[in-house]
Amino acid sequence: MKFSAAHFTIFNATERERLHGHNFTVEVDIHARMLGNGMCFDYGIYKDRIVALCRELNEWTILPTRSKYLRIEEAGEHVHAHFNGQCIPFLRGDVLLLPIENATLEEFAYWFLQRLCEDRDALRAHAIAAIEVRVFSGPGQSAGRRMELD
Ligand SMILES: Nc1nc2c(c(=O)[nH]1)N=C([C@H](O)[C@H](O)COP(=O)(O)OP(=O)(O)OP(=O)(O)O)CN2
Repeated sequence: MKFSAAHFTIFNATERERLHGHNFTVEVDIHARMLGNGMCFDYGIYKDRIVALCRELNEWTILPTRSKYLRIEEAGEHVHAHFNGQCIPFLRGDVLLLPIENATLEEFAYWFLQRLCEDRDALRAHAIAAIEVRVFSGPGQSAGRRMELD
């Protein structure tokens, strides 16, 4: 599955990338017990959820609200991102504020993982033991996060 978005990675209090974008791709590995009938749960259930989550991120400029280096100020129809003494203005209608620490592959993967693991009853019903999400910003360039479930 994929989503297109703009972002910039913040490396420390004074260094960041310029704003740029990617067609990100998302891979999800779900480890689950076989439930008879030659299959585990119907993975289409989670495929639909992942596609819906990709749509949530698609065609936005993504800003992290939990960055220790970026201060976000919402000002009417604008959002001001304050970094290292700079004020970076965006139109409110172009920005998606995500509760992540940085606009990185690791944090995007974690965002997907958190959202997929919200419904713990469903995870138990589908006998899911672990989920790993991997997000790619280009061929062979990715980061993954994994959650083992009790
Ligand atoms: N640990 C991380 N390090 C970096 C991340 C990240 O998400 N986690 N992200 C970046 C850059 O945002 C990203 O790599 C920019 O992509 P870049 O490789 O510069 O451009 P392309 O994907 O188009 O690849 P090219 O080799 O330029 O074609 C940096 N570090």
